[in-house]
Amino acid sequence: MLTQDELKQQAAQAALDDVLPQLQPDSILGVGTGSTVDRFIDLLAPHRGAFRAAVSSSERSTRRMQAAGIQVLDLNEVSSLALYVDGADEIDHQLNMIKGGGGALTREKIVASVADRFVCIVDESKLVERLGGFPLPIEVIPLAREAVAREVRQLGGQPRLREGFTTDNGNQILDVAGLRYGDPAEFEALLNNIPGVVCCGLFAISGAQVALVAGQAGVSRLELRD
Ligand SMILES: O=C(CO)[C@H](O)[C@H](O)COP(=O)(O)O
Repeated sequence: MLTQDELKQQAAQAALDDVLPQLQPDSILGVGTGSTVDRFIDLLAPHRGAFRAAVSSSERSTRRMQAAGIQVLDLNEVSSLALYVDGADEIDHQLNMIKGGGGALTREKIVASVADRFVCIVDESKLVERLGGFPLPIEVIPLAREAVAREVRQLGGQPRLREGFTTDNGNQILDVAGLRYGDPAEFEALLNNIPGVVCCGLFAISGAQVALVAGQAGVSRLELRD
């Protein structure tokens, strides 16, 4: 029986196998955040000569990539990204996701939105029939925290401040339990419209195109067809 850590390693290896043949010497790769992505960065590092640079979604991933000798560019220096690789806290079969367990959701969503293709890497515990078991992270401007919490309660959620945590953007996170999403893309847009919300961890409007799901029987590939 493989452990969750071993499954994360397998998902990371599958991402490398998927991405490497697509990289050119001038390619720039978007890189997410989290323990699964840490493994992907470690596997990617020996191949740093096969692509030009990466764009990072967090200070954490930037530090790890730079320590591994991968050049990291600011997103403002880049006009397009062919690929973005990141993990998720939950993913459904339509490749809608909940992200932000590591608190990097805003930069993740921005970098993902620039990329042509989002490759999501998860162990099988993250694959769900319906999103909502994992509390939804919402990044908020600190002075709007209580105002956003009131709005979220109106939507049926139970918000909880992530104590002692500040995002890379200097904001706070509300982790919201109890939400029912119905149409995830509609719900994402609804949350985005609450003043003071910087970003919510629902990735439906900017969901993944491919998911590599590592399980006891191997890695399965879920892909959206156009
Ligand atoms: O959204 C994220 C960080 O903001 C991560 O992708 C998510 O939390 C999954 O992390 P891990 O690979 O450590 O399970």
